[in-house]
Amino acid sequence: MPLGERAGDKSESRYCGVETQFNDDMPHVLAFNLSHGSFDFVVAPLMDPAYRPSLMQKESGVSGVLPFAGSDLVLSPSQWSSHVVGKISPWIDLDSEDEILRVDSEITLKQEIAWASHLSLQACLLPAPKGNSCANYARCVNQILQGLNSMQLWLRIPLVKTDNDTMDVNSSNLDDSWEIWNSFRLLCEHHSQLSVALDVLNSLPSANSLGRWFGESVRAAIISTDCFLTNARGYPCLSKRHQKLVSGFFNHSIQIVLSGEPVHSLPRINSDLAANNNDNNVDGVQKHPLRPYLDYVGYLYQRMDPLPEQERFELGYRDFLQSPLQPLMDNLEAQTYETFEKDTMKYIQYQRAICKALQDRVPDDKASSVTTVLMVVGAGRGPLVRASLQAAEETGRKLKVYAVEKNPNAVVTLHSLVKLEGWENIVSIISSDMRYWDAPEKADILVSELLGSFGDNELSPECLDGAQRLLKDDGISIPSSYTSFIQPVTASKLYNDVKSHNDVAHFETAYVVKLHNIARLAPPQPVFTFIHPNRSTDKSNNRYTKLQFGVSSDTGSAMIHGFAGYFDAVLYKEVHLGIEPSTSTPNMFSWFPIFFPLRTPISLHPGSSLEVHFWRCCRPSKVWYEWSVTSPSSSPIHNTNGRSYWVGL
Ligand SMILES: C[S@@+](CC[C@H](N)C(=O)[O-])C[C@H]1O[C@@H](n2cnc3c(N)ncnc32)[C@H](O)[C@@H]1O
Repeated sequence: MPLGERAGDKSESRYCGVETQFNDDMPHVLAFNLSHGSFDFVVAPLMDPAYRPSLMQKESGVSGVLPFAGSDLVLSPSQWSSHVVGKISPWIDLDSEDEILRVDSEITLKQEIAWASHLSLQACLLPAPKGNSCANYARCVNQILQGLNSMQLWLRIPLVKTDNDTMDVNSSNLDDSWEIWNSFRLLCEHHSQLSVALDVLNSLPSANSLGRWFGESVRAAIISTDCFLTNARGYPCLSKRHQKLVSGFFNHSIQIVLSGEPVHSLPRINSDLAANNNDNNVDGVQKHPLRPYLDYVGYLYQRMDPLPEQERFELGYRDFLQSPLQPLMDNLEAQTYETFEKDTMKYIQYQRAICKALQDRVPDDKASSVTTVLMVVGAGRGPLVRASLQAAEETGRKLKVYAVEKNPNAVVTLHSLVKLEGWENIVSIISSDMRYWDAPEKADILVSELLGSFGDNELSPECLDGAQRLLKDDGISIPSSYTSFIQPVTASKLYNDVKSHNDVAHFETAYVVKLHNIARLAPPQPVFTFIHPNRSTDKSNNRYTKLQFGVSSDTGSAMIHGFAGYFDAVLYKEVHLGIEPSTSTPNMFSWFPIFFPLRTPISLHPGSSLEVHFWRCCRPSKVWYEWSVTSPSSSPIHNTNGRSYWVGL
């Protein structure tokens, strides 16, 4: 049974598992934890913990039947795959100095994974690496990964990061467990079936350091009963920081697993009985010893704010890579226009900007005598024409509008709109590319919306440069400028999706994507700015920018899989529009961010800085970006000559 509903939100559910002891009666394990305990799945050992291959051979002389938890027949295939995560024997230590232990570990790991694959389990939990060195463990797991069915391997990693200046005796010589994960996954070449199960302990690292994990492939968070505090009524509860972390897990679809013995003696829960798992029968009601902990986790889930409608609508787009539009080379389809047109906020901002421009252009005392010539260039199906007419009405200014559109299909809609609305005397429709139209007169105001997620990536600069001759010398362009931004991110899911294509071209392409499971490692920085009209003598739209990013010391080291890209546009004076996170226009959904991947992810240590280069390159037929990193290590230059990704003119 999922953790209930999130404040009336039926669109998502979350599941909660429980870590169990070895028990060769698997039907009982399921009945007890699922039916009576209301957990959704168990993380259960598959093999007797006393088993050691070396002892077996010594004892019997031959290797006999392995001490697995019952035959595959004891549960149905769907029970095995939906309700059991295999817990690999925690004693295994593939990097031990003791060769017998090392060999036993490798044999056992392979036997257990083979058995779990045979059962079609969805995942197995691998024990945490024992020390700071994990090369042999990683080698063995990597071998397994090469031939594995679709099963996920969750590497257990304790959530530990001590400040460098405080030596925590409890954490042995482990300063930052992220380093172990990083080392392990680098050795396994970022294999997409290798992910993390975080062991949440009662003390938590800093918020920045925790944030890194949301860009990693974390599938589960194991919360020990030791993490729980006791509320005034004697029930388990979590500290504010743990609560926030658990909400983060819910938001990032990380499954919760409860683990450990009950540490709260509640009226109806006797912990002695509870430890015995089998017969927790109090007052004739069989109650799972961890039920109060599960109830609390369910309460945290249900207490979360409901997802705003827009977020709910965008759920299916989360971390889904899309190719950016080519609105100049291709003609947009009706459904694309329809999506744009629903974005009320975008048109509200344009209308505000047009109102201000009209008022600046024509003083109140001339409002009834002066007619402003306004051109909407790239009018689509007319929403900016409507916004312009509404602005004229709102400010009492007289307007003459030219709606210029190069997509003949959208022009059909424009004609019927003008007729339907009775705008024939005010609006002229021009079916032409704005760069080549010979206008009968010049415009006071040129309104356009040719912006991509990265601002200039849909060739607004090239189109508006071509249309600038339509504007009077003192005319106004709305937008008057736009700036792109980038920010380094951990985005292991996106990286693996790009990698799955097995070619360089996909790593040299920018994608539009609703970023979700990512960690933003430093604040965004501006990349390229374009100003309209461009009155400078330098008309080139080629650009080059070098940026330096640092990661704060309390974050710890982090992996950079690529760059999130955004834009901010100044429509007119203080009216702006954009998706740069710190200034983004609320409730606007026309643009998801853009993502520029890196062919090889780069680890960044605190104190070192990341040096990034971005180029915008133009030829008569196409525009493209190239990008590279030169510090802390050099990447290749991505997308040389626009060989993999470009926007056609
Ligand atoms: C992003 S859409 C915006 C459409 C509309 N203004 C809106 O807000 O819904 C850009 C529009 O500009 C048109 N467009 C792009 N480049 C153009 C050009 N050079 N000349 C004329 N129209 C162009 C496209 O066909 C498309 O209809």
